[in-house]
Amino acid sequence: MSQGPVGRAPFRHRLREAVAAHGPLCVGIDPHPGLLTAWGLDADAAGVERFSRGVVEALAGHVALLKPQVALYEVYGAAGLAALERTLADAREAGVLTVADAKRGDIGSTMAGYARAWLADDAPLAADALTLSPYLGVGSLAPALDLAVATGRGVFVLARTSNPEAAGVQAAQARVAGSCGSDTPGGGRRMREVAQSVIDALAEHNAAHRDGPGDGSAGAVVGLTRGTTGRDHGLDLSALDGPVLVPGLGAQGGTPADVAAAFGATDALGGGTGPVVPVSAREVLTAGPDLGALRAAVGALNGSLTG
Ligand SMILES: O=c1ccn([C@@H]2O[C@H](COP(=O)(O)O)[C@@H](O)[C@H]2O)c(=O)[nH]1
Repeated sequence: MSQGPVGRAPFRHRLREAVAAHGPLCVGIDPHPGLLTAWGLDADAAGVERFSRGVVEALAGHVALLKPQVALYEVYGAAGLAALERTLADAREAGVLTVADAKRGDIGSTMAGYARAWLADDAPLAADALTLSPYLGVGSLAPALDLAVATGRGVFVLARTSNPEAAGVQAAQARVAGSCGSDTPGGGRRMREVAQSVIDALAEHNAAHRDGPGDGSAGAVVGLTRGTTGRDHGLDLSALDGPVLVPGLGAQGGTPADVAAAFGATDALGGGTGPVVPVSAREVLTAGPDLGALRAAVGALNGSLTG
């Protein structure tokens, strides 16, 4: 595996290796109050910390990717963020990859702050990857995309989310410029779904960094459960050449069969796109608080995603 300038292989390469070792599942660390209670913990920052660090302890070496949901730590203010900081540090030390699900997106100058907060080597909250919202334009995310390239990290940009309300914006047809605002065939203005225009902009970014330290650093979020006509996401992902995060498994109704129907084999979308990493949080976390039981549930779910 090639090393980037910071002595770290590109995030997509590290994710591929982790998926090959443990299976494609990403476990969401979502410390909802009901789950904390079910685990015999108080719904406070201390409970969130015990829950989250327990998940890391149970699953490090058994899962490819962990995805803490930042909102559920922010609920408890500074103490919640301190719990998240320690959870990310545990994961780093245990060698399990993380994606901070913060869904950040702002004008470029502010975006630089968000990028440093989550993707800089010396950031207290540094994760291996970060989720981003492109509502201010994919181009506004450049500080995070650039820092991910520079530090061997990754981003997952919301393209087609799993919630039913998403279609109004994401499925709208728009004449959208490419990430460079050009009228060229690569980034040209043509009618396409907003979600597809996000994918196309990420593909452009990945093409510019192919085989370099930022190889495949721009990933997409393509949810599993949106729509009423089956699970087909309807997007052309073949040129993305980056990883795909697929939330919606379990509590939102998605099944391993839906993953297979929508994405085929989880690393076979053509053009190098992948790996495809389905996410389950609430459902799989109900297997705790027994850490062995949680590990077994994750193993079984990984088995049904690959079997
Ligand atoms: O389109 C999206 C983007 C992100 N999410 C997040 O994933 C988890 C899913 O949790 P479950 O308990 O498995 O439903 C959660 O943190 C969401 O904010 C998503 O669901 N859909």
